[in-house]
Amino acid sequence: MIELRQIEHAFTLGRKGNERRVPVLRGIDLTIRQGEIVTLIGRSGSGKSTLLHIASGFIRPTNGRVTIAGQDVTDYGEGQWADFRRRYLGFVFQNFQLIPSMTAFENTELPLVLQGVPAENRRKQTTELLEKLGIAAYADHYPSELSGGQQQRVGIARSLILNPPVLLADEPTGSLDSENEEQLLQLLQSLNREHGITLLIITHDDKVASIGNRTMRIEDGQLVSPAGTPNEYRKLEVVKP
Ligand SMILES: Nc1ncnc2c1ncn2[C@@H]1O[C@H](COP(=O)(O)OP(=O)(O)OP(=O)(O)O)[C@@H](O)[C@H]1O
Repeated sequence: MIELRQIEHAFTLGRKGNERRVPVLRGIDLTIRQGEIVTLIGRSGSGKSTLLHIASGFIRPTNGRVTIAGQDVTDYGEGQWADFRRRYLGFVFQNFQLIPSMTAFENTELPLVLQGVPAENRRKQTTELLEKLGIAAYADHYPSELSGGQQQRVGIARSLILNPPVLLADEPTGSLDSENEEQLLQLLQSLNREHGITLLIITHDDKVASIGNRTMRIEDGQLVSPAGTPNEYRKLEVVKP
C-alpha cells in the first residue's frame, strides 16, 4: 500500500551563500502492506516526522520514490498531492487540530462540505461515524467542551469521513492520559481489523509501538528492526537499510 524506496532527505540550513546541508534520512526502504499496522520509533530528531511528511507529500525527498496505492506520487505537484491526500490519506495528530468555532459534528463533516456533498447525505454519514466512534452524544459540543480523548476521536472521525484506506498518525496519544490512550489504541486496532485500514504510526511510546504488526526504528537516518526492545515478543521483520 505504501512503498518508500531509497528515501534520502537533507535539510538546507544557514543564510544564502553560507548554507550547509544536514542529512536526516539516508536511504530508507519501507514497504507497508495493505491492512498492516507499522509503528515507527526513534529518538527525538531522528527523522520520524520528516519521513511521515514525505509519505504525505508535505516534503519532497531529496532522493528516492514514494508509491502509494500503486501510484508513484513522488513528482506530484501541490494540487495533485492535495487531491491524492483527500482520497487516500487520513491524518491523526497529537494536538487534534480541530476548529474551535465548530461543533464536533461540524468538524467531522467539514471534508464533506468541502466536497460539495448535499446536507442530507452529510448528516447521515457524519452521524453514523460519530456513533461508530462512540461520540454521537457530543455532536453539538465545541472542542473546548470535550475531553482530550473525545477531541482525538472527533479528529479521527474527520480523518475517516472520506473513507481513506490509509491513516498516518504522528504521536496520536501524545496529549492523552493512560486511560484515553488505551481506548484510542483499541479504536485504531478495531479500525484496522474491521475496515482494513492501513496504519503508519510514529511514536515515542512503547505501548503505542506495541500495536504494530511490525515496529521499525530510525537510527542514523536508516531503518533498523528494534529487536531487544520491550516489543520483541511481536513478529519483527528486518528491513535492509
Ligand atoms: N524544516 C526544517 N529545516 C531544517 N531542519 C529540519 C526541518 N525539519 C526538521 N529538521 C531537522 O531534521 C531532524 C529530524 O526532525 P524530525 O522532526 O523529523 O524528527 P523526529 O524524529 O520527528 O523528532 P521528534 O520525535 O522530536 O518529533 C532534526 O534534527 C530537525 O532539527
